[in-house]
Amino acid sequence: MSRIVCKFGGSSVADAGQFKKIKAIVESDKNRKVIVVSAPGKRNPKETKLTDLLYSTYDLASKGLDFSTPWNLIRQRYDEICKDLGLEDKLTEDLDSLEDKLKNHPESVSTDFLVSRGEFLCARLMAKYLGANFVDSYPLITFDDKYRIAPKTYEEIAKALGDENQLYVLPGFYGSNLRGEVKTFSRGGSDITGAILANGIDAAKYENWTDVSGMLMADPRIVESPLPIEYVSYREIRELAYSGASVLHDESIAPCRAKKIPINIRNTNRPEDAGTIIGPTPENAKLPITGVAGRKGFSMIYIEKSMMNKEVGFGRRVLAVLESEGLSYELCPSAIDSMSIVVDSKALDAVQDVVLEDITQQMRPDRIKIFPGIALIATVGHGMTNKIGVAAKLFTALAENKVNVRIIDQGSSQINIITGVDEADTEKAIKAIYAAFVK
Ligand SMILES: Nc1ncnc2c1ncn2[C@@H]1O[C@H](COP(=O)(O)OP(=O)(O)O)[C@@H](O)[C@H]1O
Ligand SMILES: N[C@@H](CC(=O)OP(=O)(O)O)C(=O)O
Repeated sequence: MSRIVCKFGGSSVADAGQFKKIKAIVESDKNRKVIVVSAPGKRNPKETKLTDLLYSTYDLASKGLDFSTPWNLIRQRYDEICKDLGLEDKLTEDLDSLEDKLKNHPESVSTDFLVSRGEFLCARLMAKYLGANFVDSYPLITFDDKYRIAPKTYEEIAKALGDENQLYVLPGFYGSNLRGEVKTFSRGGSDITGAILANGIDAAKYENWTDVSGMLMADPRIVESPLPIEYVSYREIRELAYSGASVLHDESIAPCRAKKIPINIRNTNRPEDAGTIIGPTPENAKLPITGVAGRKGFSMIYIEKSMMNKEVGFGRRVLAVLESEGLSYELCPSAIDSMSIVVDSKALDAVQDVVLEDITQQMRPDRIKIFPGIALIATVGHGMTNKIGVAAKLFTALAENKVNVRIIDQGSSQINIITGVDEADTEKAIKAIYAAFVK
């Protein structure tokens, strides 16, 4: 129960200098025994993440096009890391064989397999550099056909990482499906790998090392110098992470929460900073809001029908249409004669015509329309519970900044107010809400 799982994100493994910082961090606490790494990220804002280069390579190779531009950048990046650290590795052999397959048998390489090599190679180098055991995540983390983690995953992890005295390095971001193929998580998924490993070994703590000193009250790319968050609950962080606070993947909360494992977000470039602790619901919250985040890429299906509220099963039947097309929904605010369903725009695009036709035929609405280009802004905090005037303050701030509110949703838990706004107003809305609550 004393072991710590440390996940180092793309920014923390971007070059040899970052590898050295990781070594110092790992060696400074003997409990840091399980290390998860992402693929090298950007060294500067203009650079492309290695994972994105791998996606571009796949895209070109699968169409039989020349993929040398992104591929050579990938090779260069690994070569530089090896050279700068003086590491001997069979990296060139592996990359040559992959290149050969992409050129001559591209159909034998899946997207997920190719993209997973970013993490795989990085973890192998890191293991060598730290003098640790490399353990592949492929046989440990298994997804079922519904993209859920198969229960045997946790037993496999406990077995494979059973020796408490050993130092292990594993690649993040992927595992395998029931057919034995490599399967990746969604983007940013190395955070989830770390959380699953923490659960599997009953870790004392899950440290998530990145390039900011913890969670901030708003995205620092939108609000200038937002205040840091010292403590945030599992529930709050899940809402914030889901809504765009990209520092931690929202699916990485549940595995830690299930065993009450605290998550600590830390800065690889400033290891002396305490960062943010994520844990159970606090007794008292200092500020009414803990944070604000926003996410673009949603569409609203708006349905209007007179006397809708008297039609038993209306909502269920509409949602059944979405279910039959495999479309999940985010929010479903409704009134007596109308309902709106907010869905992911990309997921809707693929099935939009069928969904519109089926709802029209089955429900005979007076009006049905899709409004694309919606952003959801989440204002989150236990401090809002039972506090009078929070909503008034929030909507006044939006009105004063001329942000048109398209959707309002406050969950019964009262820890989250979601507003739907036009995508173009996302940054304005976040700045306005932050300024209203943090003086
Ligand atoms: N509320 C927030 N607090 C801190 N960082 C945030 C927040 N919202 C967005 N970010 C962004 O998340 C980035 C860290 O996440 P990410 O780029 O995935 O890091 P890593 O490469 O370490 O996985 C930060 O550099 C910051 O720009
Ligand atoms: N490399 C993957 C997985 C990941 O978690 O990366 P990062 O830790 O850099 O967010 C991605 O870019 O999605």
